[in-house]
Amino acid sequence: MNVYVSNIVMAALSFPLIAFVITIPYMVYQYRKFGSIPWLRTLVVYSFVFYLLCAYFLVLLPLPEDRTAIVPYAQTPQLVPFNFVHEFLAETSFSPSNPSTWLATLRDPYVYEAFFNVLLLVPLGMYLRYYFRRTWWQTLIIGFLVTLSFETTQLTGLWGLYEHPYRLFDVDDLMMNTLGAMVGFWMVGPAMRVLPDFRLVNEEAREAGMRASVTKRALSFLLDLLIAGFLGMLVGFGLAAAGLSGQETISVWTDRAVLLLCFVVVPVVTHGQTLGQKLLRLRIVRSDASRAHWYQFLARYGLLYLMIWAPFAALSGVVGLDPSTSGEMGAIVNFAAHNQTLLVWAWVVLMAAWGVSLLVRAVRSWRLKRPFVMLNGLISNTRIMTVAGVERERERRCVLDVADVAALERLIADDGTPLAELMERAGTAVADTVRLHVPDPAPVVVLAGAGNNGGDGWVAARALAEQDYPVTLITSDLAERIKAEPARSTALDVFADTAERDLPLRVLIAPDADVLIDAIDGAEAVVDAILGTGFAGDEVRPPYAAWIRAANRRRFEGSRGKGRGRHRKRALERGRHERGERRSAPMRAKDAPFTVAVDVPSGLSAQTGAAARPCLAADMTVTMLAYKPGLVATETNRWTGMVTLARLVDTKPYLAALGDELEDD
Ligand SMILES: NC(=O)C1=CN([C@@H]2O[C@H](COP(=O)(O)OP(=O)(O)OC[C@H]3O[C@@H](n4cnc5c(N)ncnc54)[C@H](OP(=O)(O)O)[C@@H]3O)[C@@H](O)[C@H]2O)[C@@H](O)CC1
Ligand SMILES: [K+]
Repeated sequence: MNVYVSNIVMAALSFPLIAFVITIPYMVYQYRKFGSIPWLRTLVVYSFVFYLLCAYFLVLLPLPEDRTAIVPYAQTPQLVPFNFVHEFLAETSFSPSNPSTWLATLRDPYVYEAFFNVLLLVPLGMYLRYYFRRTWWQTLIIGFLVTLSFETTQLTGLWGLYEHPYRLFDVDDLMMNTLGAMVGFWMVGPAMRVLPDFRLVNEEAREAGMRASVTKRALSFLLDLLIAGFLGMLVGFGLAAAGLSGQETISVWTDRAVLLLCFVVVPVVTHGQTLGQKLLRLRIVRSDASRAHWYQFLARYGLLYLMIWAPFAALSGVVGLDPSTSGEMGAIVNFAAHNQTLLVWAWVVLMAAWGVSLLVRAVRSWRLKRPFVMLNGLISNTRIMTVAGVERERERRCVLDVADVAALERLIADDGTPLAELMERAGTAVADTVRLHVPDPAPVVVLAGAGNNGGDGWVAARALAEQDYPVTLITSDLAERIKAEPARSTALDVFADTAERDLPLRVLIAPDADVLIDAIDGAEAVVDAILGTGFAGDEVRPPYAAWIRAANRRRFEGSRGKGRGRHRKRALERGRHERGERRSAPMRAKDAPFTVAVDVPSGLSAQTGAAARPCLAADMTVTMLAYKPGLVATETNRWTGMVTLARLVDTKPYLAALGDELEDD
């Protein structure tokens, strides 16, 4: 028993070292893959590393005294399955019919060793299922391979480090360990219903990763300093080889050249990325996310260099250091040494001003939830953004009027990609968004209007049903009575497909209020494909108004079955959120379904951003081809939620053509 404890203590003692070594690579990997690092993931990953460390120490320690030691019992592998049961029965007085022998059994080495062998891989099975999302048979194989690696390490005396096996290779261990992995797999199953789903955690991390957080920027800077330091060292060796190592001025200037290379030349070549930033997918851009010029990189990092070194150099002058000892900033130090009182004051004032500006910028970034801006960034008019963030910012700047989107659509169709194909891609993009947020098949309601926006809804419904999501599509009319094309042919196609392939998709035509509310109540996701860019007016006509009200009610007040309290009744009476009369956005109910709007939330004017009565409130809007003016106004995000763009095609060439066309007009 003591051996187990001391091995775990050993693991605990060596863990900080391992954690220290893996932290930077871990952070780089996470930032590259997800863009941000949720604490939950760090907790899981580091606890997993700690567990592996414990497991290996338990299996491999203690080591024999010396390389040639022969441990007698370990020399012949034990290959008889269930040998421990026979041995146990032979050696103890255990009798199933005699309860007084049961307690002693628990203290029997055969029993508790078997128990510990099972226990050893229980956490592995849990991690494999919960975090690594392995199936039972994958867990079985991995569990077996891990235990095989334990046993072979023992059999080969740490892969030849010791001349003889120092622990017994035992098939029973293989079986008990593997069983442990499976026990862990089954045990974690029920817990997974309450544990956070890592697919959603990843999705949130990706979203948060759009921002260039202070930690991410600091890490990229640290990486750059490490790279510069390494290059500086190489140059130092070169200088030494050339017999120039003793010369102070040369080394000062080569150091500066290395910094210039890393922080100015490299960004010029890569259009705004130092090597550290490239690694973490960051980019230096102008404050409007456009490409920065070479002199801005120079200003940004030149200022930083001065901001780091000048105060120290000046201070050392002020406090009367000998200018000749302070090396590279000698001139400043010299000047400072001769104008002490003046400089003390100038220094204090500057530092105070800098401190105040730092505070102001920190408070501003905290209150406005904007990234912190460094002083050198402010002066050089540059900032660091994530590559994805730059992309999104640029997309958001390319806003097309609704009429231009229609023109763009025609250009694309003339070029050989028909509207039906665009609709197919649009609907698939919406279905993908739903699947990202509701990863396991769960009931989905698609509200489909009679225009082409509804057509996108039909495609999304089929795509989800193909992935086993039980879908209820709500439509105001029979598919054949839809007037808009290609919505009509698409809907007919989906309808036929559903019957033919027996997809889990049911279509409700103009359902009454109760049926509608029941369907929405049971949904984990709602797709709003009622009205898109073709919507006009400040009032939504029936039946769509009722659909929007039902979706909003579910979103803000939970399902009908829940919370029938006084509070809820009052909220229903007021119903103000539906009429858009509330000043602040109402709270989303905890159990609200994930609501995604196709192209634009129904009731919101894509052109002006004005919300009609009622207007659907979505968690996310997937807009097609380009952002529309109504989606980028900040006041509209209470209806749109987060907006993402589904490009559908590479629009660049068409946008250029469209630009020419617009200019001609
Ligand atoms: N751009 C692209 O590349 C692509 C565009 N695609 C998709 O097409 C969508 C545009 O389709 P669209 O032009 O058919 O219009 P849409 O939004 O379905 O609305 C028309 C319906 O709204 C109704 N309606 C109007 N006002 C109303 C009111 N006040 N109250 C009630 N109803 C009202 C109107 O009824 P009506 O006036 O005819 O009685 C008609 O039935 C676009 O948003 C995108 O999702 C993708 O498929 C492919 C790529
Ligand atoms: K919509």
